[in-house]
Amino acid sequence: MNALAATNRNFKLASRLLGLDSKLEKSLLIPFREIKVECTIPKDDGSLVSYVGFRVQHDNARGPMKGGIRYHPEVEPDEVNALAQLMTWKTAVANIPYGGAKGGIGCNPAELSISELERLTRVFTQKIHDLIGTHVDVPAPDMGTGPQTMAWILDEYSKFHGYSPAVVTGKPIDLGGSLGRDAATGRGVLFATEALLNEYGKSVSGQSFVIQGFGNVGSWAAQLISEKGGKVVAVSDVTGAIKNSNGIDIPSLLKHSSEHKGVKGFRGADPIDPKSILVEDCDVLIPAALGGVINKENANEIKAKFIIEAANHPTDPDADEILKKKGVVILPDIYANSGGVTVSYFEWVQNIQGFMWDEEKVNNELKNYMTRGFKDVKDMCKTHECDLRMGAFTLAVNRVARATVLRGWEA
Ligand SMILES: NC(=O)C1=CN([C@@H]2O[C@H](COP(=O)(O)OP(=O)(O)OC[C@H]3O[C@@H](n4cnc5c(N)ncnc54)[C@H](OP(=O)(O)O)[C@@H]3O)[C@@H](O)[C@H]2O)C=CC1
Ligand SMILES: O=C(O)CCC(=O)C(=O)O
Repeated sequence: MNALAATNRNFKLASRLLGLDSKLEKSLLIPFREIKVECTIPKDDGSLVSYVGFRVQHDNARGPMKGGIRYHPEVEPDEVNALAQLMTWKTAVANIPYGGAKGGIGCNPAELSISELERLTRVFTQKIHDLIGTHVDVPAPDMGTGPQTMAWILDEYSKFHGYSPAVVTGKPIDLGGSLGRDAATGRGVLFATEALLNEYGKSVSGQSFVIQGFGNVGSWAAQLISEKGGKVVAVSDVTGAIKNSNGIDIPSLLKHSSEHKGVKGFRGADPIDPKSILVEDCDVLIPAALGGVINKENANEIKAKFIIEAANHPTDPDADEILKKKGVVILPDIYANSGGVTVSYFEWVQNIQGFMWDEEKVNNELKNYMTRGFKDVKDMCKTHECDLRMGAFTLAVNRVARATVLRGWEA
């Protein structure tokens, strides 16, 4: 099932549990605006190359639309649509005053030079600048983008609209970025994992972890989990997969990965087949890379007792059913990885106030939001006698539906 069909399915299941009116259901499903732009840039060798860029703005009932921009070869309209919709539900689960959006460019950033990436980002911004804004739609980093990308968007946008730091989050600190945003998604994953394990009388310390993806989210999650005594036994990225059943030394792996641009070749672990990473022995599996990786092909082989969805939509609905029958507990993406957008919200608030918080305040507030979010999801699970994914979806859809009705329907 593709990402959009899977996301629509989860939304509809939640809508039925809530007994939503069919007109309201339809209006919540249809995106507010879908933007597709051609971005043509000169390459460093003088030749011209063209990439397709997307921004899908799904819903703004609860506030400005919010979500990352992804640079990846597999970016395509249905997936961007699904990711935008997931952002609407994620900001509602986190209870921050935003709607949802997502963007992306179908390109391989690893094959572009820094100056080509800068030109591409500036052309993309030129094409969408009149459709984003501090109180309209606020982009942020996702796969293949980071603080530097946000700095270029901020600079290009500001040429049209005057200096506007709050038009993007996940910026470099020197341009108004928030302390703690870089680590926020991984830190949120840690808080979410602690909240879930606590329900089962367990703690991070003493559990074994497998992590797919060692970029922003995966590497911070690995670092923070290992600092708390969790044993990270296997990790993968595009370069390969590695395993050490006694626990990988994460600070050494971080050093290796930054020096060699990947985990491959790390001496403190053995290489394994990257295809087996998700089915390695562990207590907790953390997918932190692409969507749809847990599916009916591998769900039966998964050994983990808990899955923490750090990536967006890593589990497709067929796998959800199989894993439920096996008794595997899944903490869904729209709660588990909401730490990133929550600290993006703190960054936006700091920019609007013109006042910078210290990192301790950011991390403490993030913990408050993640703890409250978990309780809110659990309460919905009790009310609707459902699993954590449906608990999170019913929580989110109910909040967005209430805002939509309160704002009124008249055209
Ligand atoms: N950044 C954020 O704040 C948030 C991100 N997310 C989600 O988390 C996930 C990861 O995002 P982020 O960490 O920001 O992205 P990054 O680009 O920083 O890292 C992505 C990681 O995934 C790896 N990867 C890509 N394809 C594969 C593959 N086929 N097998 C194994 N590893 C692979 C990359 O390897 P390599 O480095 O070798 O290319 C890299 O380690 C995405 O689903 C994203 O949507 C969710 C919430 C917030
Ligand atoms: O920080 C943000 O605004 C959005 C991050 C994001 O894209 C996500 O949570 O998937």
